[in-house]
Amino acid sequence: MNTTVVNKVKAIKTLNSIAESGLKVFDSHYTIDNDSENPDAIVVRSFNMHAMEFGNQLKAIARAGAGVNNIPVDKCTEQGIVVFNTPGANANAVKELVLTSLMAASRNLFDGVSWVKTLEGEGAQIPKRVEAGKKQFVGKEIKGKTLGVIGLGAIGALVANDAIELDMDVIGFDPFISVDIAWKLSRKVQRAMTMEQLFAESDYITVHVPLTEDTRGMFNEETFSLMKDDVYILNFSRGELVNETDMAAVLESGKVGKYMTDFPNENVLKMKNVIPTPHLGASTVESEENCAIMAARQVKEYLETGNIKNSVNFPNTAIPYTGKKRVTVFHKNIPNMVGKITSAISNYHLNIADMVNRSRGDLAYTIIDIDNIVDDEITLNLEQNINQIEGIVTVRMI
Ligand SMILES: NC(=O)c1ccc[n+]([C@@H]2O[C@H](COP(=O)([O-])OP(=O)(O)OC[C@H]3O[C@@H](n4cnc5c(N)ncnc54)[C@H](O)[C@@H]3O)[C@@H](O)[C@H]2O)c1
Ligand SMILES: O=C(O)CC[C@@H](O)C(=O)O
Repeated sequence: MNTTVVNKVKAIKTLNSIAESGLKVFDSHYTIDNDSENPDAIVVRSFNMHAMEFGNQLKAIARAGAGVNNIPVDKCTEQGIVVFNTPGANANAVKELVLTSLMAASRNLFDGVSWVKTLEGEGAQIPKRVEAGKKQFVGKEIKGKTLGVIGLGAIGALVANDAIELDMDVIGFDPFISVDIAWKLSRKVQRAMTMEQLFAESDYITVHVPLTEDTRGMFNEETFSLMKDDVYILNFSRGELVNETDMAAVLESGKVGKYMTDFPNENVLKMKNVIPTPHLGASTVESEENCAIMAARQVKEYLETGNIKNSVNFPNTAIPYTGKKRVTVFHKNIPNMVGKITSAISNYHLNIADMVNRSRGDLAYTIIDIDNIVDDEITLNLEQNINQIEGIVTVRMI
């Protein structure tokens, strides 16, 4: 059971380096306390939170980024902790790195640069050695080649559209594409009806899906066998999308020509023709600021008003905050919960000014604004009464 302490300074804990401009969103009503054992909210990037226990004051976790596989979302849902992410805030940064890698790999840029550096000390011989040696690094142009994009979300759609501008043929696969993205996608992007079709037609494949139990290991011996010989694969999503043993084998045989991954580990670094980057996709000044500001604003809004925007585990729910007493309740999505909550309120002869109820799966969230001045004693009693209703997960009085 969560008990609300009204008007205390709220503690925000960060688990990774978060851009200063984001932390500045938290004004004097907040303290950034990275040693806090029981913060009101956590802001995180890639820190693995699966082994963490959460204090009873924790109300929100904000992922300054897209992927939430480092957060135990189901456990948070059971405990009424809202998990936010920042959709699209780092998409441009990732898109630029994907296209940079695509072109650099096609032109053997990484190997060429490394080789030139070995010539240091050869003095006047260097230009001659360069001209003689460059034939090792002859590349291929991307113009007219087919790029397969798996996952047409914030990143995949940007990559697909810009690859069209680079004169590539683009084929996309996303059975869950959103209407918003479908409107933004170039008409020249062809739709693959199956992933098998995309595998069969692509010279380059880039993957932009979240890591879930459905997508884990989607690149494996069986799917590699459906691809063209010498296909280049770009993985700026998550390492676990790829079966590493199978990838090592197809790189060795030459079935896959190159593998660009943002997720190096010991196995990856042993692979032939791998181009590993140090999880750099979102590492630009602009992207880090976008993500941090968006994450911080969403947390602040939730802590101060109970309104939810961009949560991955609770429904988006918002009504304008008037500053009067607000009751927010997470509860089971079963009949008559709203009736029981509103009758607990009417027992105190309080009038309801506005309310909203949204559900997602087994849980629902209700915000109720009360049209009266409510003193601290009634606030605490009402909170306790609502908490005692069967099926309540958490209650906050704001
Ligand atoms: N390298 C980095 O630094 C970096 C940065 C940002 C995001 N990422 C990774 O990239 C992923 C995608 O980010 P985004 O912002 O584009 O997310 P997004 O949610 O906007 O897009 C994901 C898309 O994948 C689609 N999808 C889901 N399952 C699918 C499947 N089985 N087959 C085809 N499509 C499927 C969804 O419908 C959605 O359109 C993130 O989940 C994260 O893991 C990495
Ligand atoms: O925080 C980062 O640098 C990486 C973020 C990225 O993996 C994401 O999923 O948004």
